[in-house]
Amino acid sequence: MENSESKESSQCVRVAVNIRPLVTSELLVGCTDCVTVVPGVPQVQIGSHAFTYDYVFGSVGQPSSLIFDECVAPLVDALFHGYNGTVLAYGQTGSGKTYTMGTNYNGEEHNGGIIPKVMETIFTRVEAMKCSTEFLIRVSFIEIFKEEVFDLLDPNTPSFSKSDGVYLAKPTGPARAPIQIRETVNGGITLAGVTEAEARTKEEMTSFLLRGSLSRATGSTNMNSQSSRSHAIFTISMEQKRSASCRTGVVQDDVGDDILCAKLHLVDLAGSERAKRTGADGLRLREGIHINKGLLALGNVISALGDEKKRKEGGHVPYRDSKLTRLLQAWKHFVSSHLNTQ
Ligand SMILES: Nc1ncnc2c1ncn2[C@@H]1O[C@H](COP(=O)(O)OP(=O)(O)OP(=O)(O)O)[C@@H](O)[C@H]1O
Repeated sequence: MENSESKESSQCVRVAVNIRPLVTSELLVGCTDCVTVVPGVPQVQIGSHAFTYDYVFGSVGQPSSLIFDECVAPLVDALFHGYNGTVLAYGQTGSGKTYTMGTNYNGEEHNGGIIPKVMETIFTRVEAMKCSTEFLIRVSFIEIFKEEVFDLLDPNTPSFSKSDGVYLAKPTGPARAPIQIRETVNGGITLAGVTEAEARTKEEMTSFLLRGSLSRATGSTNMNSQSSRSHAIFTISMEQKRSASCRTGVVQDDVGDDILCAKLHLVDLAGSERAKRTGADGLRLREGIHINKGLLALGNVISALGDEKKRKEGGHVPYRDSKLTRLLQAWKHFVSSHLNTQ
């Protein structure tokens, strides 16, 4: 983000670590905390190794409830000013990525995850600006499962219905058709035929999150009974235009008379895993191999982008090594935030 002169907001990538409390199954087998937060600095210690981040939440760091305010609210604000942004949740399987992002939203319980808060914030602001600005807000929700991209909002996928307060199991219809990643003439990346659903209200957007969450591939491993087996990407696209009927006299400089477009990508990556610890075999093991491969490719791309010397020399960035990194290629100019959970 380069819209501010302050050093902090001019940083393109910021990294936060969120330490979740031990869950019941871990307490029952006698697990204890292994991460220590160093007081007064955003640093954690694991054994003799110290790791420094931009923020540390959870444990005795800042309360986890502040993640949205500190890390994501500035990106939502930037979206209204026409800046693209990305939040990536990365971490070992079972570390709390889905919980933190709110990708497992079930439409019922109160959910303090990042995505529900983003939706709330966007529509509160849209409501306040509606007399001066016209908005077109759309969402897409995809997953990358075993190196194939699937549309979680595909209208041809049977939707889940609720029976006696319980959501029915995932539909077992015909196999889903994967979406193709295409390169445009000017070198951009598009997803051919992906659903971009218009959301006029928070409730409409919530229904898309719910629909996609329920369609996402999950499975049970020794480390997480509800482990996400795919990388999920929820994208909010916003177009703004000054309303012709604006009578308030409030001028929003960023919008002018043109259409201002920006996107916010909210990514819940599948967790990295060790087959020995997850106890995975057969199908689960093959899923785990794909997950680790995609995450390795992501790490290699981030390292290549972070290497200033290589970047200046126009060095090779291995975007083509996985579907995840090919999509990242399309966002490379606007990766603004990177959330890491432990
Ligand atoms: N901050 C938290 N407070 C309390 N419980 C949490 C927190 N974060 C995660 N959990 C619990 O930890 C378990 C694992 O969380 P979650 O499924 O979000 O992990 P994950 O990193 O997405 O795993 P995977 O990569 O396998 O999908 C869940 O039971 C979840 O409810």
